Amino acid sequence: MARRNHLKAAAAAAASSSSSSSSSSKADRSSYFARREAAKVLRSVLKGDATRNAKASIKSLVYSPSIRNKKATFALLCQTLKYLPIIKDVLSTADILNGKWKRQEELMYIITYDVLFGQEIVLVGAAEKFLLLRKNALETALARLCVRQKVKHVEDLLLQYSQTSDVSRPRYVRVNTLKMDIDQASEELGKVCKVTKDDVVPDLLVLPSGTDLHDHPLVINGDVLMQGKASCMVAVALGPQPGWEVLDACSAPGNKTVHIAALMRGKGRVIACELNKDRVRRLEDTIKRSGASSILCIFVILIVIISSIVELYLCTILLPSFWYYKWIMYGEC
Ligand SMILES: C[S@@+](CC[C@H](N)C(=O)[O-])C[C@H]1O[C@@H](n2cnc3c(N)ncnc32)[C@H](O)[C@@H]1O
Repeated sequence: MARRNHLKAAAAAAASSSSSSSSSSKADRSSYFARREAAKVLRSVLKGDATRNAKASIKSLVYSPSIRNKKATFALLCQTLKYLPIIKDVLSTADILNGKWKRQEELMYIITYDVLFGQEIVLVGAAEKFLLLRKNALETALARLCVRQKVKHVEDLLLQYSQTSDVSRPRYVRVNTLKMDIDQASEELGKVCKVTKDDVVPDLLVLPSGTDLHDHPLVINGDVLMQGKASCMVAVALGPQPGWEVLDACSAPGNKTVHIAALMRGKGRVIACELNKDRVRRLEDTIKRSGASSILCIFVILIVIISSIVELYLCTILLPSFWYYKWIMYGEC
């Protein structure tokens, strides 16, 4: 959900400008500085990690007086940290960093995040120019990584990295209780590995570290989902009851959306919004495989707001009429 937060925060800084060109150059400048500020904090974070002597939390580093654009810097930093193992592998596979840029590796990590997963960046700054000119090499390296790890989507790659970064970490699968009960799933998966029930999330099964279930029929059919424990805790913490109406504002790929629908035992309604057209397809696929029939999937068309006056006008009068919505009905509804 926070993937484009830094863009929004940067754009917000420029929103008061009256002309669209000065607005965009202000946003570009704001993003430029946010990237440098995030790199500075990232350096302290990584140094603290390496020496196991962290001086301060990420939040207190970002909220120190020396950081001007705190919101954008924090969002960008969190996203870069999330993708960091992938970014490091991509940069090493692409082998594009020479001595000069290696010395600024934190900035390289931040810009690589933006180039591959974040906002469109313009040619501001020598480091941005250097990486943008090598965008193809970065994308090729990322595609190779996906092939090597036998995954199709970056989210799956992320999941794999998060599960393999610590060899002692178990793997998790959430049982889709709309299609299968927990004991049944446990018995079925018990044929390929040791399975225990999680003590916090009731529909979560814990598997040994390194278990690969990507091609398992239960995963392919949507009977179980490869979903991390932290992600599963969100819906459990919400505790939705059958008959509730729940709004999932940023849904794709939809793991939490279908988890909520399952906790509501398919009764009530989950309204799932997503603004990225390609990710809407992913969301629809997750919903279809889950067998949930009570999810309303809304594709929010992104409107580029040119000035604050137009923004106000669009938000209050036009925006609702730009929503394209459709019921996703699989099975009975
Ligand atoms: C981190 S993902 C959400 C993951 C999801 N909740 C899950 O558990 O599977 C964030 C998603 O929110 C979408 N998004 C960001 N801003 C949005 C907005 N204003 N309206 C709708 N969707 C948005 C992004 O396109 C992205 O697909």
